Amino acid sequence: MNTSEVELAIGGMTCASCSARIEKKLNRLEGVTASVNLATEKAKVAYPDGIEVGQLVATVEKLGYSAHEIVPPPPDAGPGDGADRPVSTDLTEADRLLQRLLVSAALALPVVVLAMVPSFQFEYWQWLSLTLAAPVVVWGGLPFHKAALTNARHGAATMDTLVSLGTLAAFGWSVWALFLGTAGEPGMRHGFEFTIARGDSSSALYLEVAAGVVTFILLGRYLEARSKRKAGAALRALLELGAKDVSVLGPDGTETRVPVGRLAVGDRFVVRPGETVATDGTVVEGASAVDVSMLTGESVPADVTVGDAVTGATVNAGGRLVVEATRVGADTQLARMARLVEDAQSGKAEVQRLADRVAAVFVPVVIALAVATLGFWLGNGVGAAAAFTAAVAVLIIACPCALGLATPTALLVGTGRGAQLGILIKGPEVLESTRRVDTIVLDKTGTVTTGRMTLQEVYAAEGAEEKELLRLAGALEHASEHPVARAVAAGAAQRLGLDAGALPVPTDFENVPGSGVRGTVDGHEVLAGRERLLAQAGVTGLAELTAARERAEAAGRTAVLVARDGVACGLLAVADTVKDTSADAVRRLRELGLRPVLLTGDNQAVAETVARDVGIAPEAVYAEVLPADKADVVRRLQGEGRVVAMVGDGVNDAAALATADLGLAMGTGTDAAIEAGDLTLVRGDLRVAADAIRLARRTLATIKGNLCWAFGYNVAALPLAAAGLLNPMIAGAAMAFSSVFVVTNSLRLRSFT
Ligand SMILES: Nc1ncnc2c1ncn2[C@@H]1O[C@H](COP(=O)(O)OP(=O)(O)OP(=O)(O)O)[C@@H](O)[C@H]1O
Repeated sequence: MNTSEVELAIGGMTCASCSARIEKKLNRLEGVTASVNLATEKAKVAYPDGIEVGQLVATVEKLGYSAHEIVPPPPDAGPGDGADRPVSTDLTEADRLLQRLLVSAALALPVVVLAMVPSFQFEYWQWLSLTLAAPVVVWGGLPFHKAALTNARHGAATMDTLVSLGTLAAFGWSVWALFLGTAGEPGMRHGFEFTIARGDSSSALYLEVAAGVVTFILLGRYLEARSKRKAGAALRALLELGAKDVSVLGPDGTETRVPVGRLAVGDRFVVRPGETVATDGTVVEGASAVDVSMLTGESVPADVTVGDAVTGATVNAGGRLVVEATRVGADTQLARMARLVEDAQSGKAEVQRLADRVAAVFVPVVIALAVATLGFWLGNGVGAAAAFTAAVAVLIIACPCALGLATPTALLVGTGRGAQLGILIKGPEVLESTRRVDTIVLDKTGTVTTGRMTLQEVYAAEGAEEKELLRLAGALEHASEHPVARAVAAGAAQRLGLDAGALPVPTDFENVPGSGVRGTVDGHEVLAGRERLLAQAGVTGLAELTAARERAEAAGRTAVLVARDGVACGLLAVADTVKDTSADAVRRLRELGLRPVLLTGDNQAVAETVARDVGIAPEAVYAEVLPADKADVVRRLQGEGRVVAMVGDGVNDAAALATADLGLAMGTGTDAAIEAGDLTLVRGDLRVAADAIRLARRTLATIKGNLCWAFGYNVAALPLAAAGLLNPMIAGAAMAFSSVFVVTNSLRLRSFT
């Protein structure tokens, strides 16, 4: 059966029990799996053939919430288009809440003051209080009453039900006491107590409770809406980075300005100084420095020249460039990054699923508890007023909304902050793994070292000619993408005074992973690579190269041995440089309690030199490991009881990245690496690996802190309320504070450095 996926924007959710209810209803449809996120106000739904999106929308609407399909941007649209998506309408929601809040606060303040300070209570004060409190409870609390009513029609109860019930009960009681009891008599006095009032129930007034609770909860909702918007800001900012239009260069050299969405692969476009690069491409003309900080957090501009790749959304800081588009629309790196972040944000941690389930049964339980509280105190003869106060306090205090916000807000802020720093976290499950890892395997080439090798030395065997050696090896390696190969090809061409493209094109080319290359050049059968490769092919004269090879390796270089028609003819030594940030990175990883291990296909001598340079112990070096065996090394470490993280560039280590408990894919992200990795590090700086682990751990700690607070708070406050030790208005304030605390706590992740 085919399944499709759709994202719905959901409106009107107020707490975890709302999202849990929508999720439950959707999942009840045959073959549907849905996940509803309270913080992003989105539902991700997978549905089978035979079910229409309209049906999903109708299901949500029947529950009393709004829903509409989020249509992804068409594939030919530029990355900037994503910004139009209804990420959230919180601004207007926050504005509306603010209006209600300000009016309610202005009216409620005198009501609360009058109730609390008996000396202000003039002869008919209680009637003024009623006049002021009525609009607060009825109009200010309208969103709660409306939601409660919709819920009630479907036989459901949410946090709005609690607030609505609580405030209406307090208000209704007061009206009764004023009109039918003794509270309306002139000269009535009334004090304020933190705990339940014991006394004549027919004169008890709860106007300040009703108005105060509505105001506090509006305040909580308003702060929450505002912070949720802030939390999503990082992703929105990312999506808005893209250029809106672009100067396309026609074949006749004329420039036409078109919207980015019209750009196609192969188009050439001009990027002036200060302009944003429209899409991913290759520089075909000009040289400049490009500011990539918005994507990677790297502050030093990168120099680019003809042949270099540039990424859409980066800013040209120097001269004029002409770029040929290589990727457009949804394929660009920016679009991919945004997708990755969005997916991560809408995921749900295991622990949050539990919280959602608890929230769903919470409300009915609380209502039952409130009724039980009322019954208990009535039965104990403390008077109707006291019994009533305790029951109202129970209703108000028990909101599970902090619970529903605990994970999504932290995830939203954590992943958003990560994106700013060039750290892309795949999903909430990744956070769990970062906590447990104790070993970090570092791939050498491209991770610890720059991976940009250069040809250092050429040694021609007796009877062989250096020029011929360079020509054969250079031509053969030009066909390979391996960093060693590129160094050999570029170095050989340079020494021959040629353009690398002018070297002969080999035939029967074959790449032997982890060993070298073979093929036919100028009619000669040529082999280039490790000694093992040549030996296995039965090459003669290898012994003559041994001294040169040992010398090169002792100097920390990688030796590429070359054979022509079965006879060894020389050796080329290439060298890589250790990134200057690697040693610092290794120290930071150690500080996080991780044991660094170096893994490479290169020879032992080179590996040990690099290890020494960055501070890795020689016994933690695994050298001469074939690409296919890298995953085995990871498995072996896991077999020793270690929880392993692995950092690699995905070039020859994708399997190892996937095998590791935590895979960190480094570099601007080949698709293979992004697929295999749990964390993608956009910047080629190993220190970011340490930051990523720290950020992920911090995010997890924030989630746990939030959940702990939200649970602990309800668990501790409920008995207090039931025991009549909590004034309902204080309960309202505390409840609002609890949500605000959770959101603010999550927002602290924004300052992570
Ligand atoms: N195209 C090639 N030409 C020459 N030698 C090669 C080539 N490809 C691989 N080799 C040899 O095989 C060795 C192992 O290669 P491999 O790709 O497994 O790892 P590596 O380049 O050393 O990087 P890493 O540290 O990521 O393992 C290289 O060090 C080099 O000696």
